[in-house]
Amino acid sequence: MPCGLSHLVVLVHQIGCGMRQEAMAFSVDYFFVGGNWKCNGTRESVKKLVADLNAASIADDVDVVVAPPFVYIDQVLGSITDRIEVAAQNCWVGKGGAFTGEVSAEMLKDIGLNWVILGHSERRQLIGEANEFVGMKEAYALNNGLKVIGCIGETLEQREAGKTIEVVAQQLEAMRGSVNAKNCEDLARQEDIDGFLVGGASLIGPDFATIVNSVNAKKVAA
Ligand SMILES: O=C[C@H](O)COP(=O)(O)O
Repeated sequence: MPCGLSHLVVLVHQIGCGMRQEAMAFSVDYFFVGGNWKCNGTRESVKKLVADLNAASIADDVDVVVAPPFVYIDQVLGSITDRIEVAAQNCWVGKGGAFTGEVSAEMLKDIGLNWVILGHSERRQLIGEANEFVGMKEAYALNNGLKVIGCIGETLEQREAGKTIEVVAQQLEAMRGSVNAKNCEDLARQEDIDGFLVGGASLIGPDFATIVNSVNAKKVAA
């Protein structure tokens, strides 16, 4: 799905049916893999994961971004290879202030982050983030110098036309569930798949490296 903004990476996800996944869609010749660690990890497990990623061989022409939980971002920034960028999993909709528990875009920039994930399906479903709110977050983050990994679902038009299930089913059929080290090459070869936002498999260094390097399967197929 063309986004028209060089700093906005658009992901597609489905909400409903108890299932969700993100698949990246670009209009340009580009491959990107994001590792969303979600609410997982300890200092020790993060240390091991970063060591595994630092030791991994990563193909040249793929951008890699990992998103640790907030409390481990500084640890990751201080230890991960320059080859891999770091993202936050969320940020506040505007400037900081009396917003207990929130983290502002300015704070992310201040600690050296350039990326943030916004509108993830889990935040839409579990936290109740609405489209407009997510849109305001994205605009604020972009205006404050962050690159945004924006997650979106089916369109309002498709939903109003009663096509949500059809669209979700087609997307699931194309993706066959979460991306992992076993299915990543098949998925990467698909013409309309140009990258992944990886959840569970991003917590296993060698598996994440295999997914990152699935760009090679795409090049062979091209
Ligand atoms: O952020 C990643 C997506 O929610 C997919 O997660 P998963 O790969 O664990 O299914």
